[in-house]
This record gives sequence, C-alpha cells and structure tokens, in this order.
Amino acid sequence: MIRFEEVSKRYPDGTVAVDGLSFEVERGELVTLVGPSGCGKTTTMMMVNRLTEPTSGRVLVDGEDVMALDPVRLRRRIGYVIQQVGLFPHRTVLDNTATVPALTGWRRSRARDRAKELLELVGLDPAEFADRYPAQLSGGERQRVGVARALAADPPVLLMDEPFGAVDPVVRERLQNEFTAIQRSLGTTVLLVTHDIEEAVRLGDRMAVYGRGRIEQYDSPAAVLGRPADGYVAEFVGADRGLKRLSVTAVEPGDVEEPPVARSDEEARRAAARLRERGARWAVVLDPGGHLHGWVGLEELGSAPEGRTVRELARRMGAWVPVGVPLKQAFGVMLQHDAGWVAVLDGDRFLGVLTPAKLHEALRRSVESDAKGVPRGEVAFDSVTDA
Ligand SMILES: Nc1ncnc2c1ncn2[C@@H]1O[C@H](COP(=O)(O)OP(=O)(O)OP(=O)(O)O)[C@@H](O)[C@H]1O
Repeated sequence: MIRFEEVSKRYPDGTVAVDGLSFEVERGELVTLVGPSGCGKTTTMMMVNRLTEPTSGRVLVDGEDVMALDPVRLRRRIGYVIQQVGLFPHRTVLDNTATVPALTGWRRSRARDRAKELLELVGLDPAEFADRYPAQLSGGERQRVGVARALAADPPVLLMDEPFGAVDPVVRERLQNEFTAIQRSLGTTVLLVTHDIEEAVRLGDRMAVYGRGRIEQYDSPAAVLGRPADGYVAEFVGADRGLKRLSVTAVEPGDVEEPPVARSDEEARRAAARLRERGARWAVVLDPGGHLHGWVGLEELGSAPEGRTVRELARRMGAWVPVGVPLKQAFGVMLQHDAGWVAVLDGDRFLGVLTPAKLHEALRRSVESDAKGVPRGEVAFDSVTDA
C-alpha cells in the first residue's frame, strides 16, 4: 500500500533527514516508526502526503508514485493526525470532526451523526463537547478530537504523528485500544510515529526502529524484542525488553496447566476428600458441560453439612482471561485479584490455569521460538528452572 524505494531527503540547508530508505507497508497494516528525536520519522511520513518531497528515490501509494499525483487529491485519500492537531479554531468540535465527510459529499445530518459516534468512541461525550470550540478543550481532548476527525473521514491511509502524546496514560491506553479496534474493522493502513517504545510495540503489526536517517530494524515487535538486529536496537528497545514482550506474547492453550477440579453437581464432602488426597487446598469448579462456575476452598468443602453440593459453596471467579490475550493482561488480572493463577477460557470453555511459573515459561518459549524460527509449542525445555 505504501512503498519507499531508496528514498533520501536532504533539506535545503544540507541536513540529510532520511538516507536511502526502503520499506513497504501492506494494506491494512499498522506500522509504527520509533526512534530518537531528529532521526527522520516525521520527514518519512510527510513524504507520503507530499508535505515534503524526496530528493531522490520514490514513494508509492497504492502503486502510484506520489510525485505524479495531484497533492490535494492525494491528501484527501490520506488522513493526517499531528500532535498540534490543527483543528479549525472557529468551528465547533462537532463541525471539526465532521469536516471531511461533509467535504466528500455526505449529507450534513449523516456527517454529524457519524461525527457524534466517533466522539463517543474516543471518550468525548457529544452532549458535553460537541458545541465547544477547540480553545475550550484541554490538550488531550484536542488530540482526541484530532483522532476522531481523522477516523470520520475513513481514509484508506492514515498518517499519525504522536497522536496520543498529550493524553494521560489511562486514557491513552483506552484510546489506543479503541483506535486499533476501529482501524482493524475499517482495514485502514496506518503509519504512526511515536517516541514511546511501549506504544510502538503494543500497536504495531510491524515496527521500524530508526537510527539517524535510516531504519536499523523493520520487523514484528516480537521479533525486534526477541532478536534485536544489533547493539543499537537492543539498547534502544531497552534492557527490560523481556518485560515488554509480555505485551506482545499471547496466552496459548499450551501454556495452561490443569488445576484441581471439582464438579458443581458433586457432593461437597466427597470433593473435599478427593482434594485432600491430592494435596490440593482449592479447586476450580466446573459445571458438567466443562464451563467455569467459580472456585472453592478445601476448608469450606470439608466443613459443609452433609448433602451440600459444590455448587452451593462455589465463589465467583474474577481472575480469568480469554485465551489469546497478551501475557501482560493475564499477569495484570492475576495481580488485581491477588491470585496465584488465572483461569484461561476459550469462549465459555475452561482450558486450564496460567500460573506465574507457566507465564515465565511461555515468555521464554516465545524468545526461543523467535530465535530458532519454530512454533512456540515445539520449543522444548527440560524444566521450568531450565527455562
Ligand atoms: N524544514 C527543515 N529544514 C531543515 N532541516 C530539517 C527540516 N525539518 C526537519 N529537519 C531536520 O531533519 C532531521 C529529521 O527531522 P524529523 O522531524 O524528520 O525527525 P523526527 O525523527 O520526526 O524527530 P522528532 O522525534 O523530534 O519529531 C532533523 O535533524 C531535523 O532537524
């Protein structure tokens, strides 16, 4: 969708901002550009919509050399979100958001409805914000309007320069999640510049790590963290890249272990005897169909009056995640519930539990699987301690 062929940019004062850059962004892909200040990220992006032009090489959008296209028409196909946002000061939030749909010929009421939907999505209640002017917003709110406005236009390509920079960390994470969900559903191709390595790792299908004027590594976040191309990249992504990998490594069915289980229709005392024999102090409670019902402690089971079933004593289980979420999320749930494990579900089917030891093992397996180029399930460790 976007292709750079040996692109260089030398500014008139002689500064070489970008030097012989070649890479490609597939349709529907979200690529993050990350690197230290002044390394050429913004220049790279501005060459896509011709806000600046290459000195040599070619930039192709959908197979067409941007230099052969009319800049105004080119920019209509390419959304642009910048940190300073660039909202129209004399227009309300709603009109700002509806600008492009209105320009491209939508009926006014339809454009405004769409704008309201998107404002809501980025966490700005239209009832409160629609009629305000940009000057009446905080920096973070302005940024959110900028993101809503870019999405309202539904462009096939979106360029974003630090779009979430001015938003506080809690709102940022929500906004990032909502943004990527919309981006995936619309199939938008995105180039996103960021200083924040976490953001680059979490959002990018692929990430480009910049050194001065060039890309040092272009790969999936898991590969960049697992196999940095050189010392520079390793240092840039940080000594805690193992931790960062938690964000990009999914919980797989093979990561879970089988916990002690009690069936909900089982008699409580019988279940207690079974658990005692096994040396277990608690059990996951499943209904006869194998669905998660909750959990129960040995003490409650053992002291239950005769005839009680496990179901009557089971407690609700908050510590669970769907299979496929990042390990980081599973770890977060574990900490949030102060639990030594977290249940993993596939739809409403219980797969098993993820323990801290299993989580560590999953992380190590993912590093090894990248290094050896084999699927994670095929990486063998003799024991967790070896891992
Ligand atoms: N119009 C210009 N004229 C001359 N030099 C420029 C111009 N714009 C940018 N540069 C220089 O080109 C280099 C790359 O700048 P660019 O803005 O692309 O970097 P960046 O990676 O986006 O930086 P930051 O993360 O700080 O935004 C820098 O050395 C910058 O000073």
